[in-house]
Amino acid sequence: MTQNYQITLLPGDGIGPEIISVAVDVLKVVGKKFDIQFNFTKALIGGAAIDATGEPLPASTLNACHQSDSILLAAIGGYKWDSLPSNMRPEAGLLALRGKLKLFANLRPARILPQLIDASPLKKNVVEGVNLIVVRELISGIYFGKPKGIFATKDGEKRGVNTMAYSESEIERIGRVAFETAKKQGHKLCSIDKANVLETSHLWRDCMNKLAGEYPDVELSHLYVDNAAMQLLRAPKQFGVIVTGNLFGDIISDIAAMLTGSIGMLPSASLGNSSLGVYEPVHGSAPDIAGQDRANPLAQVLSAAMMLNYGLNQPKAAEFIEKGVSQVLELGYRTEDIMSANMNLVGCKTMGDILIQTLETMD
Ligand SMILES: NC(=O)c1ccc[n+]([C@@H]2O[C@H](COP(=O)([O-])OP(=O)(O)OC[C@H]3O[C@@H](n4cnc5c(N)ncnc54)[C@H](O)[C@@H]3O)[C@@H](O)[C@H]2O)c1
Ligand SMILES: CC(C)[C@H](C(=O)O)[C@@H](O)C(=O)O
Ligand SMILES: [Mg+2]
Repeated sequence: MTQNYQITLLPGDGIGPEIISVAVDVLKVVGKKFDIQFNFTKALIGGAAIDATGEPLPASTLNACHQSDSILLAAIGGYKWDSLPSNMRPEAGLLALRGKLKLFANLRPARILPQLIDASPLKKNVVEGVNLIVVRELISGIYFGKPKGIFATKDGEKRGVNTMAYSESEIERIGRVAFETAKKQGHKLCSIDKANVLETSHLWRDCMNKLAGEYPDVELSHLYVDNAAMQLLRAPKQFGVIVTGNLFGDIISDIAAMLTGSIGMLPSASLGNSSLGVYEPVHGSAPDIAGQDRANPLAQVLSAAMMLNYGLNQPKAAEFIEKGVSQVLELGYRTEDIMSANMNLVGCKTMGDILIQTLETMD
C-alpha cells in the first residue's frame, strides 16, 4: 500500500533553494522505489519570509508545519538582514520554529565516509573510522534564557545581556535522549560542559551522573568544553555519543563537521516528544557561494535520509539514500568543498543529477 506523507519544505535563504531542490528530487526517486507518496508544500522562513511578510516565521508557515508529517529545512540568514535587531533577524525565525515545536534534541551525526578521507584537513590516521554523534540541547540554555537584550546602564553605557540557564528537567530530557542513543550506538557517552566555571554546567554534570545510574550499560565520561574542542581534533575516535548544551553543541558540531571533510556533509534531526521533527543540514545559508551552483547538496540530502529514518519510519529508504551518496562519491564526483586530487569537480546541480541517475539504477 502506498504510504502518503505531507512534507513542509522550508528552503529559506542563500544556498537553501539550490540544495533543497536536490533533496526533493532525491525523495521523489526514492518514493517511486519504496511506494511512498510525498506531498510537498513550500513555506517561507528567515530572510525570504521577512522580505515577503515582515516576519521571520509567519503564522502561515507555523500552521503548515503543524499540519505536516515532517519538515525539511535548508538554511536561513544572509548579509542583507545582518543589521536587523536580533528578534527580527532570520535566525529568530529558526529559533522560534524550534521553540514552538518544542524540538529540544538535535542529533548531529559526524561519520567520515571512506571516500572522503582525503577531503579532511586532518591526517588519515586521525579521521579514518570517525563515527560520532552530537546530541545538542536545542531550546534552552543561553539561546533562550531571560533576561536578554541590550540595556542602558546608569552611566548611559549600552550593556548586552544573555542568560545561560538550565533546569533539571531540561537537562534530564536531553540526557535521556543521549543515553538512549548511546545504548544503541557503542555504549559510550561523553557529556561536555564547563562545570569548572559555570553553575549551569555544575547542575548539568550532576543530572548526567544521576541518570547514569539508570543506564549501567552506558559508560559516561565528562569533559570541559575547551578540552573537548581540542580532543575532537587530536583524537576524535575516542568519541561515540556526545551530549552538550545549546551553545557548546553549536560550536562542537561545526568542529566535528570538519572531521568528515566538510560542513557540507553534515545532516541533523531536530526532535521533540512527538513524531514531528525538523530535518536540516548543520551548515548555514553560505551567502558567500549562494546562487553560483557551488554548494554541496549532500548534507541536505542526508538530512532527508534522517527524516525518513527518524520521522517517517522508513529506514530502508533512508539507507538507500545513504548508499547512493556513497556510490556517487565512489564514482569520484566532488563539489568544491570536498574536492581532492584526481576527482571530478561538479556543481550542486550536477551532483544532484548524478545522484539521481545513480539511485535510479540501484537495486
Ligand atoms: N541552520 C541554519 O539555517 C543556519 C546554520 C548556520 C548558520 N546560519 C546562518 O547562515 C549565514 C551564514 O553563516 P556562516 O557563514 O557563519 O556559516 P555557513 O555554514 O553558512 O558557511 C560557513 C562556510 O562554509 C561553507 N559552506 C556551508 N555550507 C556549505 C555547503 N553546503 N557546500 C559548500 N560549502 C558550504 C560556506 O561557503 C562558508 O564558507 C548566517 O546568516 C548564519 O546565521 C544558518
Ligand atoms: C543560525 C543559528 C541560529 C543556528 C544555531 O546557532 O543554532 C545554526 O548555527 C545551527 O547550528 O543550526
Ligand atoms: Mg551552527
